[in-house]
Amino acid sequence: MLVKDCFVSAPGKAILHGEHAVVHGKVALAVSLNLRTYLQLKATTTGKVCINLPNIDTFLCWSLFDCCVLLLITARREEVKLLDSELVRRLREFVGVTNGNLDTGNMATLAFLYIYLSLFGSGELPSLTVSVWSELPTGAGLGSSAAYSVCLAAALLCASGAIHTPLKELDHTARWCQEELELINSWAFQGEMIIHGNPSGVDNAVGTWGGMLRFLAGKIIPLSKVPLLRILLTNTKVPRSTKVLVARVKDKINKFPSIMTPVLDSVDAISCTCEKVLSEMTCEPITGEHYNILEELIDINQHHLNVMGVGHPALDTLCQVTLTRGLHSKLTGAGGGGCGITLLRPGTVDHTVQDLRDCGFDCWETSIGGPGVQQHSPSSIKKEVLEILNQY
Ligand SMILES: Nc1ncnc2c1ncn2[C@@H]1O[C@H](COP(=O)(O)OP(=O)(O)O)[C@@H](O)[C@H]1O
Ligand SMILES: C[C@@](O)(CCOP(=O)(O)O)CC(=O)O
Ligand SMILES: [Mg+2]
Repeated sequence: MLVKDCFVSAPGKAILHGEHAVVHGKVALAVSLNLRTYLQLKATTTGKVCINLPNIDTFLCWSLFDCCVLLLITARREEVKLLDSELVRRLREFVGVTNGNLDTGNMATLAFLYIYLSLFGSGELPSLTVSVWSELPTGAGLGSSAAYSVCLAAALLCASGAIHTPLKELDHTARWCQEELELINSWAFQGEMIIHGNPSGVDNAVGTWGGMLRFLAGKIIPLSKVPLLRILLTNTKVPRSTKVLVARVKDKINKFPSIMTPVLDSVDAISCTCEKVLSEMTCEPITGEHYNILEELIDINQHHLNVMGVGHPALDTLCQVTLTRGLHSKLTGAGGGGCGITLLRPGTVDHTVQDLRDCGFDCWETSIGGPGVQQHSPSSIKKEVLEILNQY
């Protein structure tokens, strides 16, 4: 079976408010970033399926014959709400994961093989190579796992013929229709389930649709009218795993339900208040008071996240350093290290970036609200990204 080559990309995200609480049915507000993950799928005639994941130093190949053994127990799956636990068990064995502690490479490999085998399960397995390169830091709270899963889902669904390849001759980029985006999103969610254990689905939704979203219990509402916010992203470079942190918060909620439930409710109220303020900022003149409220919400939420047990001394440093310049910060994503966001007021001359770099952090101002998953013509991909992907 010969499949069509394709290039796809998906954006990372920043959660403004609602990380962790969103896993427990509360509102989250999230935006796409201008940092993307790119995937190239190439048809081959080697009789092998290969992945090249240079960001995490993982380069693997399997013969289609070996993969077919796994297929004996795998039926093609149309139902994508739940993971096929038997397939996951077999894949763990196949990949050689002996304990529950999945490392970076294993998680990415399992997510790939799971989607590949599920989508091609009932027919002939195609010989192909998938190479992925991301501008996002991996495992730092900016949704790299979701961008990776969205790219896998889009490219493999195209290759399987389950969705069409939207790019026409002379197009640079193209997107899918709503129904196809929903299918991409649901398969990306499967990838996230493998990587996160218990994802809310907000990250893969932003990776799929882009823009700013309100997310509540699987319901995705795009926020079309949002003010132009300036956001500083800081990576403390402290490594952490979303899976471990999500499990930690769950344990805490189970241990102290009456203490933690009000905290989650308060985060929900913060997201709703933030949404209201953002909407007001689009229909009335923006005042200092709008920014005062947004900043207070950031501070309160950061305290809540510390209460949930997902803070880190490096994140405390970020908050203190920015506050000395009058700016307010909170962690974003799963916390425990990784990245934080700082709200910049318009026209702020920023010495904060140097202060943060002096702490050893990476720091950059980002533009938010970029497009969701896209198919690309090779000429529309940045030269430096193309050079990396073309090595494989
Ligand atoms: N570019 C990539 N290439 C391969 N795997 C990736 C890539 N980006 C993310 N991943 C997978 O996602 C995992 C990180 O996910 P996670 O802990 O949720 O952090 P993040 O906040 O970046 O989403 C990595 O360990 C890896 O398995
Ligand atoms: C903590 C959480 O709310 C966001 C995790 O984001 P990230 O993987 O740290 O980028 C988990 C989730 O929503 O699935
Ligand atoms: Mg993630």
